[in-house]
Amino acid sequence: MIEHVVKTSFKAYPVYIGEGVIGQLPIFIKEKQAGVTKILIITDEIVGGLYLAPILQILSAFPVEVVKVPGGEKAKTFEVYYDCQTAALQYKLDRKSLIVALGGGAVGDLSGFVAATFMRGIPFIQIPTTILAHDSAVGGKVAINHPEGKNMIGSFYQPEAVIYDTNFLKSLPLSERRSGFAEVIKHSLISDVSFYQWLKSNISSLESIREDEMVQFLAKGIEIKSAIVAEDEKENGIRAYLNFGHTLGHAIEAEMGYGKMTHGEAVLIGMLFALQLSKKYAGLEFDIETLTEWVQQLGYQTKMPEGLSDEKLVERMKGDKKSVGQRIRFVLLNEIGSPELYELSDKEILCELNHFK
Ligand SMILES: NC(=O)c1ccc[n+]([C@@H]2O[C@H](COP(=O)([O-])OP(=O)(O)OC[C@H]3O[C@@H](n4cnc5c(N)ncnc54)[C@H](O)[C@@H]3O)[C@@H](O)[C@H]2O)c1
Ligand SMILES: O=C(O)C(=O)C[C@@H](O)[C@H](O)[C@H](O)COP(=O)(O)O
Ligand SMILES: [Zn+2]
Repeated sequence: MIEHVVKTSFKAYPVYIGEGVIGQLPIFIKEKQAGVTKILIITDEIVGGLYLAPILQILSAFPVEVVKVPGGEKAKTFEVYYDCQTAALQYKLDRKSLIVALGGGAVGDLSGFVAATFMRGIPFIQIPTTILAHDSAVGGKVAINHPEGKNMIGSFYQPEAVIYDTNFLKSLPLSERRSGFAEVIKHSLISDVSFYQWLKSNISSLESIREDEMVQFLAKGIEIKSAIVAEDEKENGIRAYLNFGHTLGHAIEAEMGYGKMTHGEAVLIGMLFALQLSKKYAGLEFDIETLTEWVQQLGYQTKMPEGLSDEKLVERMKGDKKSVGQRIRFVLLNEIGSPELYELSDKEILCELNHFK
């Protein structure tokens, strides 16, 4: 088992990673949440169907209630958020109660936001079940979507612990492995060229990742992310680098309709676009072609999805959280591992989108 500690100015919490670490859950609750009055597990239909029974077994010493929400982006809506709050009230949760998020990033983002706002904030624990959630479960960004934009209604709210049992990843469909691995690639590109090269040399298929390799890259991604979060929890500066690929990625997700393309696949396209911009505006010297061939071999789509209007994408990007006064800011790379924020005009972006086809 790997134990990593995430430190922010007000809080430090453990991330346990490895096969079988779910056993830490009751131990952690007994030790750190003594006197817990109720545990509310929020999970989705698929993950609940697969893993709820063993978790209930593990938690049999505690009073537990469960809310099942729809899978994927359908969970990150006002309606589902409202239903979770209603359930929390009807189950009589109080400030000594605990929310447990069992699922991928969608369940984690929703549950964290429910926890952050129920009675102005009660503790929560993340039990991630996707590769992507090495990113989403760590760092405390919790949110739901608005039709106008991704994660627009949310908070920064750190969990008490992240318990990342890699046994849960074995049932992940290939498309979800692909989605999650895009954020691993992101972590390498923004911070560590040798990690990027290691990934490229060792991961040639997402179907057959060795357990030791999986643990290695998940832990490395978490280490990279938590170092950034430790320095800038609320995104006043360098945390924006974790948004590499997301300016266009989020615009694609919103424009297509949430859930039509997975988050990671949209971010992957966004990263390829940001790399193209980096060559033109940030002096990056990098062989995008070799990266493109590698990710195509892993099954990623590398072109813009058909039928999206460049003008509408630019409008979406103006509303991105990194924008200031409707001026769009991209995370670009001066070198691999060296990100910086750049403001670009609508005209410059439209021109590059045109070349990106
Ligand atoms: N908070 C953050 O810092 C952060 C970071 C990255 C992404 N996100 C958000 O995370 C969300 C995406 O999360 P995600 O990709 O982890 O997935 P998800 O929660 O959207 O789940 C995707 C699908 O996989 C299924 N699934 C989950 N775990 C499974 C398992 N072990 N076996 C079989 N099926 C399983 C789910 O039921 C769902 O159908 C997006 O909304 C994105 O915006 C947040
Ligand atoms: O943790 C962060 O900071 C990130 O930007 C991680 C991203 O991978 C993640 O998708 C995040 O939810 C995007 O944040 P947002 O502020 O653009 O909604
Ligand atoms: Zn992301």
